[in-house]
Amino acid sequence: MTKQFRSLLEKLEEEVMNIDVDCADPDVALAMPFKPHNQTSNQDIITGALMNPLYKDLVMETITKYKSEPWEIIYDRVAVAICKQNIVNIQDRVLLQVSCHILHDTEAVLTHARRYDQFFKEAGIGRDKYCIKIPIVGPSMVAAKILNAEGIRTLGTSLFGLSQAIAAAQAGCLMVSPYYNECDAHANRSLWPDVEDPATQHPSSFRIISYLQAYEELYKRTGKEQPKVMSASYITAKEVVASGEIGCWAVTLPPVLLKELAETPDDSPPSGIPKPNHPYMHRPSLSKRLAHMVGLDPLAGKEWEGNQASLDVDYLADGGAALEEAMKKDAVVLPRLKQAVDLFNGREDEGKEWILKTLKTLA
Ligand SMILES: O=C(CO)[C@@H](O)[C@H](O)[C@H](O)[C@H](O)COP(=O)(O)O
Repeated sequence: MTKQFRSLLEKLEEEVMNIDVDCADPDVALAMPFKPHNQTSNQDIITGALMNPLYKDLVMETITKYKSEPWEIIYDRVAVAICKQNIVNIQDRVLLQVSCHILHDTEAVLTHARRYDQFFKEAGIGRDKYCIKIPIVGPSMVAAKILNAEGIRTLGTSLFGLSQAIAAAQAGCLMVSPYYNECDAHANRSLWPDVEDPATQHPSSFRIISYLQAYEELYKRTGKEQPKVMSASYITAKEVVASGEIGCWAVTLPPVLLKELAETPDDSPPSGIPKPNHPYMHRPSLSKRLAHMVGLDPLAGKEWEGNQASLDVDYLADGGAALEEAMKKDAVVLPRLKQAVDLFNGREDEGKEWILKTLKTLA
């Protein structure tokens, strides 16, 4: 009997971690050999969809319907409509990100997230089917805490350091997204750690292990659910595999990597061990290969004295002041966050210009 083809993508989904799709195109989700759990997005993805001829009818219908509204309402309405057409292709949630222009204004983040909540409701998408992405800074996490308490679930994103990870837990985020690679590394490969064995050599593996350990410890201490780690921003398939090895709950992948992993045969025999059904309960201890990485941080810089961010600091007190301080002290968090914010704001601004130009043609 010939062996049935099993791809590496299927192996990862069946035995290692949840696979999510970092793209709003329904054809990408539909082409996968199983339904992805979540569909993530950001202003790069939404502006790309807005301008994509594939969505012309949907976009023009939405713009025409809301043409007397401000551009940002139209942008969000289009984003929700794009998510809506993909909701049947995924198992869990669609995600939209708040504007990165307003992250340091708690009230503005609340207003934007609640607007998404209203638009999702009007589109017939319940709170259990979407999640609001909020890049992690002090004031934005103060907003996330209020939103999570209201039942509007959030994902803390643009996560580059342990203090941000702990703050997202204190805000009650449902998920977090560490960026395995900094955003600029996609275009500028001199910034990319092109290592042989990403699980033990890529500097982000060390940091993600520290987030997972912190969440495991918080779960033990409090018994409360902690954010699930859905890692993002991959360049190669072996980085994805490494993220499974270090213990990520999920990864969100762009079309190119989904395709590559779906075309890669998995020759290993099925392990027979199903993937964990809870991110922090009964977590197996780290393998010998990884155990030495705990407490190390190749990104910390020469000045670092080996002290990691503390679980006992209230990072959200005083409008998120302690988080802002901790982020400043970290060698990489602020520059990497700036890359992400600049990327997302640049793409949001392009979306704005495109909507304003299109509105003129309707006048
Ligand atoms: O944060 C999440 C998911 O939560 C992602 O959508 C994330 O925004 C993207 O993976 C990163 O921005 C990287 O995007 P790209 O540079 O790979 O296009």
